Amino acid sequence: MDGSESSDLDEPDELFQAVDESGGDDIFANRELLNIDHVPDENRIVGRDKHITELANEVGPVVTGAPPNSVILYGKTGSGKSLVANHVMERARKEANRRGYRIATVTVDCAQSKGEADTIQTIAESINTPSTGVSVPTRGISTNEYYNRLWAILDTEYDGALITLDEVDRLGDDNVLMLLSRAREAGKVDVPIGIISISNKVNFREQMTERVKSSLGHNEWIFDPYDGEQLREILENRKDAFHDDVLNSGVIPKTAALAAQRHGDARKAIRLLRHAGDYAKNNNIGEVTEDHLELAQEQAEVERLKELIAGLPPHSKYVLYALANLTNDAGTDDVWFRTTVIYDIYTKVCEAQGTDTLTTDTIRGLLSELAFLEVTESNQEHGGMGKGTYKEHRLLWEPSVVFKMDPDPAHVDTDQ
Ligand SMILES: Nc1ncnc2c1ncn2[C@@H]1O[C@H](COP(=O)(O)OP(=O)(O)OP(=O)(O)O)[C@@H](O)[C@H]1O
Repeated sequence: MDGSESSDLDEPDELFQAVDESGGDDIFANRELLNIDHVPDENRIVGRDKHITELANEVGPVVTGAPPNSVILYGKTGSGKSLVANHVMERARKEANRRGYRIATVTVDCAQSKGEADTIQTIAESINTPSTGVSVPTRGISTNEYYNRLWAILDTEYDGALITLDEVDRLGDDNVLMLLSRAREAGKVDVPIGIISISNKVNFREQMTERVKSSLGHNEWIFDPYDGEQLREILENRKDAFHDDVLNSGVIPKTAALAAQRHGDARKAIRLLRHAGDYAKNNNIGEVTEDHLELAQEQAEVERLKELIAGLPPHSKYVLYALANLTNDAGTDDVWFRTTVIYDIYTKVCEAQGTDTLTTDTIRGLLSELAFLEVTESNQEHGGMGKGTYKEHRLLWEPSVVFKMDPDPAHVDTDQ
């Protein structure tokens, strides 16, 4: 060892002074446990035993290579639909394996998919193995050819398949559902296929055509939002995310109570707990207490929203203010407003801000951008006989968070 190395050992570098034996983090022992994508162990799925058993009963035959039933799972976001579907699929795959059958399991997020060919490409690619000898390029072949390759992969490699279509209402095309669910009947493939469709639009069924309804089957279940006790248990199971003695005993019950009161969404409850930890960490508080739970939440959300809309024109914010005022005055966050109604309030916001209004068409465009960023959600509605179609929009954020983006919030009167 030369002289310079020994002096390396002697002198601590103040640049890294804050990094202690815990990796520099005095709050979190394993923050990963509070990540949104973290999938809990199978014995930590809270309150969904009945749905797990029911789903297993419907898709169960596939573990012997027999045809499974298709199922639709409805429920608001964060109610455990994807978790239950993935959990049951994975157990079915293992059980089939144990019995000497191979089943393909795959989940497609239809919101991310760019149409029919892309959806089928995603499915085929994710279940493909080198031994099939089939290639699944990302482009350059027809939709029909993607189906042919999917059937070839299934026939050479598998005895059955379970396909979960998450956010199925975003497919925008019945063909995928029709062709997948009828493939065996139509003689395209020998392998039985079960489809688990997931939607957070509880009225989705009414929008489906008769053809799709009958191909999806009639098994449908609603996942209720979680209650305070279930959320408490879900959060308790992730307590290991924190160092011992850092989390005050009232934090989890309060987080669960707030989340149950507002939405019953497990994902949001977990996120709230994480924000509280981040708040304590960033402010060097050394412990997580109930007091800064709300503060942490709001601060984190305001920052996130600001970041999200940072790239948009300034009037996007005024449109957002209009929607926040409307939502706030409606007293519930599950309420939709037509473009024209939003435009009226937007003009009032502009007046309050001392700025000229943009045209309705421009505002329509801004609303689409906001929906793309998932700040709002848009729906095409049918006005009924002779009334044509129109768009409705909903705010996906708390109005209070929207207002806090500026020190001087734009409250306007929404009476028209
Ligand atoms: N019962 C539960 N037990 C433990 N953790 C849960 C439970 N339900 C949900 N979670 C957690 O919340 C996350 C979100 O749940 P999930 O993705 O299943 O919701 P979802 O109903 O499919 O909603 P979305 O439509 O938004 O995808 C899960 O990844 C998991 O971390």
